[in-house]
Amino acid sequence: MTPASASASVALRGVHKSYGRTTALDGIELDVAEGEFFCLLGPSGAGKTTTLKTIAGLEEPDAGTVELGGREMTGVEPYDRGVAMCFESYALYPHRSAYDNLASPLRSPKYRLPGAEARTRIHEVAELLGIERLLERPVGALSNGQRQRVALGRVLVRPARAFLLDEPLSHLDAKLRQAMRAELKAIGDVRHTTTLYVTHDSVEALALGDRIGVIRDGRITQTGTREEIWHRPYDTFVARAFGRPLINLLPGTVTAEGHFGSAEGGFELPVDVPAAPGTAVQLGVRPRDITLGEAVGGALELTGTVYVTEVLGRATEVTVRLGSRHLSLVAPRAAAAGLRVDDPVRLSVRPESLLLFEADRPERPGRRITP
Ligand SMILES: Nc1ncnc2c1ncn2[C@@H]1O[C@H](COP(=O)(O)OP(=O)(O)OP(=O)(O)O)[C@@H](O)[C@H]1O
Repeated sequence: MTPASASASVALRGVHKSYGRTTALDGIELDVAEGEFFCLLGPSGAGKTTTLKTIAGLEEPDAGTVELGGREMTGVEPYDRGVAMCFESYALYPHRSAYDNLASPLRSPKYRLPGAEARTRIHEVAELLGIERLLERPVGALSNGQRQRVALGRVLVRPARAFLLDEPLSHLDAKLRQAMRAELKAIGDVRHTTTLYVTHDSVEALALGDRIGVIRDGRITQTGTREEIWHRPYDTFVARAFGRPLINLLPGTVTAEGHFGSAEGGFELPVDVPAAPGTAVQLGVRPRDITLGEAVGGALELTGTVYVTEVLGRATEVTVRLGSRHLSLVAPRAAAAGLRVDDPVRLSVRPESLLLFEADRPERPGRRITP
């Protein structure tokens, strides 16, 4: 497809938005570079949709500013902002055909295209989304997943300076979702249009985002590449947001030697914790960073007993009991094949894959304290 409109950077500065007593956005700071594919990840109610609506001009911030292409958007009507937004609730015309729904944005005075060009564009987008066969059907007669693709097509068909996509794949089955993910990524790469993509699915965010922003309670906790977010999570909330099985987080205290000690787990690890002895901390280690067997070549060793095993396709998740704590690891199926409940096991972990965090507080997840 041809890039029909110059792509624009998107910036939010200190954006606040409340609905009555609910704070939806609590000082959002965001910079999305021109042409970037940026994923905004967060749980339900975190403020993702409100962020997109504010950029589109469908919501007015109570404070703060939105910039598109370096220009402040206060007072600029949604129609004049040049962004295309796809809602989770589709906003389609149910009695009209899928083709008509795709064509309608190209009939508006601003985006009107000559007939032949419009037809080519619609067919290109329909092919990309795998809905060519459905073009003559009324949208009301399509499945949720098919409707969702039409809605996405309606956004992609028209030239835009930025695409704002709100969970555009949420109604598709797993296989189609995966295929569409690859297509979407290709669209971004080909067209180089700035894309802000909202999801609560961390796998999707890792697969798609050039960069990812993690949002919680109306604030962006961390922005970074997938490597930064994975290896250097800002806090335990970000650490928990990525990776299945979940990261292990073991509470403990800093020992007199400055190491990590877990009274409940009945072990100490000779890693230097940058906090005073006696401080409550948490040790984070991802299940795939722990291996079964004795530690060699500078790795650290833990011993425990098998609590439960669960086959995950080609791998097995093994939950190991350490004192009164549990630790989960993912091992190749063959390595875990002979394990029975209560078998003693040795675990090995490389010191560089350990993360240390402050203890969680009721209102604030513990921040990372390792560099
Ligand atoms: N029009 C509105 N009136 C009142 N409260 C609203 C309105 N829109 C959003 N909110 C509230 O603002 C907060 C943020 O909502 P938002 O829809 O942005 O979250 P989200 O991260 O997109 O969630 P989800 O993933 O469930 O769509 C929520 O507490 C929500 O209930």
